[in-house]
Amino acid sequence: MPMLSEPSKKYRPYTPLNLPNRQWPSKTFTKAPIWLSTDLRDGNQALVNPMTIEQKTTFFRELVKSSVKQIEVAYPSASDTEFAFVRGLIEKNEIPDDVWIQVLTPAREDLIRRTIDSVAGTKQAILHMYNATSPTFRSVVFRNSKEQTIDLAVKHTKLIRQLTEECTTKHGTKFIYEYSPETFTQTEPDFAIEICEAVKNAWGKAGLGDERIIFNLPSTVEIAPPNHYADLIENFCDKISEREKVIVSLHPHNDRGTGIASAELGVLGGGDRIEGCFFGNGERTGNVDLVNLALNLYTQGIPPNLDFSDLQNTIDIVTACNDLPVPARYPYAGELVFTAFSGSHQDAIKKGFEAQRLRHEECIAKGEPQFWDMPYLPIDPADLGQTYEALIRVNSQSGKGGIAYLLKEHLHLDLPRKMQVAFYQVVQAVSDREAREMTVDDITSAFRSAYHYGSAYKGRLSLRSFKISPINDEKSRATGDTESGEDDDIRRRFDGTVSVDGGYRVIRGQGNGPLSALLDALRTHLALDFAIREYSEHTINDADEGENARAASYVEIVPAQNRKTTSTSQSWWGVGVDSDIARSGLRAVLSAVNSAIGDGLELPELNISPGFDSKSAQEDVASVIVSQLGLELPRRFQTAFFEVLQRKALEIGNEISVDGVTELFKNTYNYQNDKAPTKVCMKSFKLDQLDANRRALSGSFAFFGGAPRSISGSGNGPLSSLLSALHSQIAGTLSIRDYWEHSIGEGSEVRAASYVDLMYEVEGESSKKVKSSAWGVATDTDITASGVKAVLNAVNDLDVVLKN
Ligand SMILES: CC(=O)SCCNC(=O)CCNC(=O)[C@H](O)C(C)(C)COP(=O)(O)OP(=O)(O)OC[C@H]1O[C@@H](n2cnc3c(N)ncnc32)[C@H](O)[C@@H]1OP(=O)(O)O
Ligand SMILES: CC(C)C(=O)C(=O)O
Repeated sequence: MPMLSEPSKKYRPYTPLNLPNRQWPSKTFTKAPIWLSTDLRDGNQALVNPMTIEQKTTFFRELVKSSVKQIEVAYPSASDTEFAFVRGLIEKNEIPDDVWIQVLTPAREDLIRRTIDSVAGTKQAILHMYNATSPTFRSVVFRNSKEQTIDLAVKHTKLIRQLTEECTTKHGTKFIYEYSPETFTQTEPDFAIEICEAVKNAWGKAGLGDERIIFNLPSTVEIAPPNHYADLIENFCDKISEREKVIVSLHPHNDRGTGIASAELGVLGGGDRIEGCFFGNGERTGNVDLVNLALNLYTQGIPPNLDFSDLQNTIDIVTACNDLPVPARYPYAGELVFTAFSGSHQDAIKKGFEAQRLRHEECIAKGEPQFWDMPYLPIDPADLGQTYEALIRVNSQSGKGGIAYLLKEHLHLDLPRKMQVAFYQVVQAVSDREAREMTVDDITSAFRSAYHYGSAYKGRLSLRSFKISPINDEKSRATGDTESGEDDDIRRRFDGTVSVDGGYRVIRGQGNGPLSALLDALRTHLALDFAIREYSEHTINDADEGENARAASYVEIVPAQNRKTTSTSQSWWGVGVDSDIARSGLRAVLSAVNSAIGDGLELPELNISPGFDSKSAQEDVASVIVSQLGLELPRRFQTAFFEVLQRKALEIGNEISVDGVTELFKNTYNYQNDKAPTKVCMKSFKLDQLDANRRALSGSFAFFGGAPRSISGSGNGPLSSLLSALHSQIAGTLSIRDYWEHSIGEGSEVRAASYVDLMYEVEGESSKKVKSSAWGVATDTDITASGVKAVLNAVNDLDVVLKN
């Protein structure tokens, strides 16, 4: 049957109350009402499978934990289970002293007796009796006149008075009486008041405080807008006699979806108390939701006197007991209510958090309250025990702001605005293509792979080691003391080893700062010509990394010829993070360059013509050594070997092959050449710690092929101790001019490589001091051993003289 074109022929409107003086519209909320949970009665009676005693007990405990002080626990005369549940609560001392349990009974003697028996012995109970009072119920259900309806209520109220008094005498139980004119909102307002007056008279002992009688005025079926309920409540409150001896209770249902509004306007109309259920369970569309009402008050700054500090736990318990889901969009409690998918919402939330953090810092400084004022979020999820995890979720409706928020939360990276836009395109392409939500993992993985961020996402180029030095001042190592700003007057040199498509290359360049020096090196050695258009950085103080602050750098590069063009020309972004600001900037440049070159672009091979003094020759020779032997020679060692190589090229009058370069290096420095004749040969050594600053080295060493001798020496480190030991046998002075070390290989294969520039000073003929120096290099699984071996290799290259 279709919907009627003239519904007025089937449905009648509610009859408005003529209340020209109504006050409730100008009233405001000032305090929480008395709450009664009827989950275990009105909620339970509406379930497909009413709760078991265990479930009701669990639910009862959760209500107590949430600070509900009045709990309608059962309709005890309905079944043995209901009766047993009430007895169980009492006998197992489940009811805290400040909690009133409430039980419901119809106006029938046998059922009233059973109801009172159920609560006998408890400390305090609210005895709740009801009979329907509206015209339809009078005529259809009870076939009673108005007088008979009043008689029914009065007669059974008197019986309740008598039986509860007997119970008090016998068991000490204290009672409050509650009467409900069921179907109140469909009852003639004057008749509802008339029957309540009659009940109050029959009860005959309404007083103040705990002596007050409760008149519970239900919208058993919600049939009118909430303003009508407010009118009915205000009218009742105005007209009922001895108002001070009456608690006016509201019991809204939700048939029109306005149960919350009815309860709130009913309170403005004069209601003192609200009966409802957690998350709105109850007959048909449910009872009014107490959680929702309480949190509405909370967001007005009014203590609700209910505690939902762990709302998810409450949801879990309630849903496990009544087997009803809490819908995803449910106020405060739904899974999605603190989640923004759409771009403009996410953007506003991100900005809101940033602004609020600053505002709160100011308030703390001034000792003022830190008010919550966040776009789209009426309450702080943290107050309900929720994290901010779910606040922003990303799909094809999302924008850059939300994605940036997630990266900040999860990777601690605060991307510059233009990079947010760039990364947004990456995410948007995936979410459009896959037509699904992008999880945090999806987004962080997309970010890592787009910007080669993290060891598992290395690009074609990555930084191995580097040195930044001011030009003309070779000794100044910039690692850790160099600014990445490019506005420095001093020109800088970048000397470094980068991994290029898996092999190592030594590159060198210069510029106004570390980043432009690196770009120059890339241009010179790899024909990659880029310029920086935007650079920014911030520190990361994240708990993951303990106390160590790290720097995050962001770089936008453009093809060098586009350096001056507008932001619309093609550009690539990169990111780098490191505890060293210079290294984080350099990583960011390489990250951007990796994006720019992609997988396709072929990079120039290492092209060696060591015999010629081309601009790049020295770096190319160093590249051969690093790619063939894994040795990242320090800059001055590169120069020393380059000279050796040039001499050799002149000597043979030809270019030298890659293998030839490697062999020459090994022979020159006795590297990996155990059979080479040695002047000083180490058989064994051991290192001891003398005190906090001093070490002692002792060992067995052979000099010029002689028998091994035990020697020892001390110093502030292993190498100075070694030199001190050698000085016991060698005339003159050995001193270390330069030392450098790095690791080779990864995981269990890792070794240390050490480089030493050793100076030797000895008295020559006619007492003239003769100075010489040599480089030594060695590797070992033990870093100290590699240093010791490097020193001995250098010694073997020097014309050392033994003491007499
Ligand atoms: C709006 C509300 O939520 S009210 C609470 C409703 N909750 C429940 O009903 C749950 C528990 N109820 C029950 O277990 C049963 O209904 C019982 C045990 C109370 C009574 O069971 P039964 O005796 O089989 O009666 P039944 O369930 O058919 O109820 C209808 C009878 O109760 C009468 N009745 C209904 N409400 C009331 C009342 N408040 N006071 C007195 N009698 C009432 C009806 O007029 C009808 O009487 P009739 O049989 O003489 O025509
Ligand atoms: C018993 C009464 C209060 C009731 O549950 C209702 O009218 O909904």
